[in-house]
Amino acid sequence: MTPTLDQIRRAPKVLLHDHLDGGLRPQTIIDLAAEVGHVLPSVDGAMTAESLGRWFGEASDSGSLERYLETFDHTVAVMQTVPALTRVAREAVEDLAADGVVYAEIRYAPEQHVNEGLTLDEVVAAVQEGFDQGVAAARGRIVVRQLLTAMRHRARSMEIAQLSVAWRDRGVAGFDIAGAEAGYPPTRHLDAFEYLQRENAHFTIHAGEGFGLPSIWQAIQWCGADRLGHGVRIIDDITVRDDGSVELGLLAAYVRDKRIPLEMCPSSNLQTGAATSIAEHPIGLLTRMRFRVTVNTDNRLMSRTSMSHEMAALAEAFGYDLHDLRWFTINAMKSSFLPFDERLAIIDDVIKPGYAALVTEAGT
Ligand SMILES: O=c1[nH]cnc2c1ncn2[C@H]1C[C@H](O)[C@@H](CO)O1
Ligand SMILES: [Zn+2]
Repeated sequence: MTPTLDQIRRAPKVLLHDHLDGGLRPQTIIDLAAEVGHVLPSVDGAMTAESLGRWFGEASDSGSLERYLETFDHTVAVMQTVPALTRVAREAVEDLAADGVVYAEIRYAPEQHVNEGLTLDEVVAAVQEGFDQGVAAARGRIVVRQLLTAMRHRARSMEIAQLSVAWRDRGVAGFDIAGAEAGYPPTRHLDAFEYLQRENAHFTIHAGEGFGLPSIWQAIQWCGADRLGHGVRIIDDITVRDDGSVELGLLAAYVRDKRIPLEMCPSSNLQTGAATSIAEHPIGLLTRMRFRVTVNTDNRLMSRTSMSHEMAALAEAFGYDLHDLRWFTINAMKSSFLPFDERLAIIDDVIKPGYAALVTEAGT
C-alpha cells in the first residue's frame, strides 16, 4: 500500500544531500535582509514569507542549473555574520527534525560566507554552534554533520579540503564540490581530492546533473569520489531494449558493482532540467536495477520540498511502500560519512524499529 503523508512524516529518514544556503525559512531571509540592508527581489504583491517562498520556487524553475544557482545570491547575502549563520543552521536542524529526519549531512560553501570579514574557521564554528543548538532543541532525535563544499568555478578547493580535515572531529564529516558543472570538470580540483585521500577523508562530488557521463567518470575514476551528488545522468550509460531487458555500459556497471551511492534529488532535477517528471525520473529504473539509490532534498527552499515530500512524490509515482522507503533510508545511512559503528547503531536502534512500528500499525 502507498503510505500516507502522515506515515511518511513519522518514518525515520536520512538526508545526505541538503544545502544550508538552499534551505532557509523565507521569513528568516526577510528578517536577516532587513538587518543587513540586503535588497530582496521584488515579488508579486506584498513581501511576505509566502510570496518570497513562491518567488524562490518560480525563479528556480527555469530548466537551467545556471539560472537556478542565481537565486542563491539572496540567501548567501544574508548569511555573512556569526548570528545569521548560527540562526540559519539551528533552524535547518529544527525543520529537519520536525520532518522526521534522524540523520542529516548538511553542506554549504564556507568561502561564500566571508564577504563581511569572517574567517573560514569562524564560519564553520558559527554553523556548528547552530547545529548544536538545533540538536539540543530536538532532544537528540537527530544527528547532524557538516559537509564543506568548495565552489567548482573558484580556486579555493585545497583550502576548503584542509578546513574539512581540520574540523573532522568537531562536526565536519566530509567535503564536496558544487556550482555550475558544464565547463568546470572535477579534475580541476584533483589536488584537493588527492590530499583528502591521503588524509583518509571522505568526499562526494556533484556530478552528472548539469553535465553527463564524462563528469561522473572523472568524479569516480580520476578523483575517487565516495558518493555522487545527483549522478542522475548515469542513465545515459544504460540501455532499455524493446523487450524490457536492460544493458549497463561499463561505467554504469562499475557504479552499481562498487555500490557507489547516488544522492538523488528528484524535485531539484525537474527544476534544472536534469529530468522531465517524477514519474519519468531515472530513480525508478535505478532503484529497480538495485543501484545504491538514496533520496534527498538538495534545496528545500528553491524546490519548496522536504524529505517527506520527496518520498511521498516517489511513493505516488512508483507505488513505493514502507519497505521501499526503508530500503532508501538504510541505503542512505550505510552511505553516510559517519564511522561504521555509528551508522550501524542508527540503523539498528532507530531506523529498523521505526519502520517496524509503522508496518505493524499499518498491518502490512
Ligand atoms: O544542485 C546543485 N548543483 C550544483 N550546485 C548547487 C546545487 N544546489 C546548490 N548548489 C550550490 C549553490 C550553493 O551556494 C552552493 C553551496 O551550498 O552549492
Ligand atoms: Zn546539491
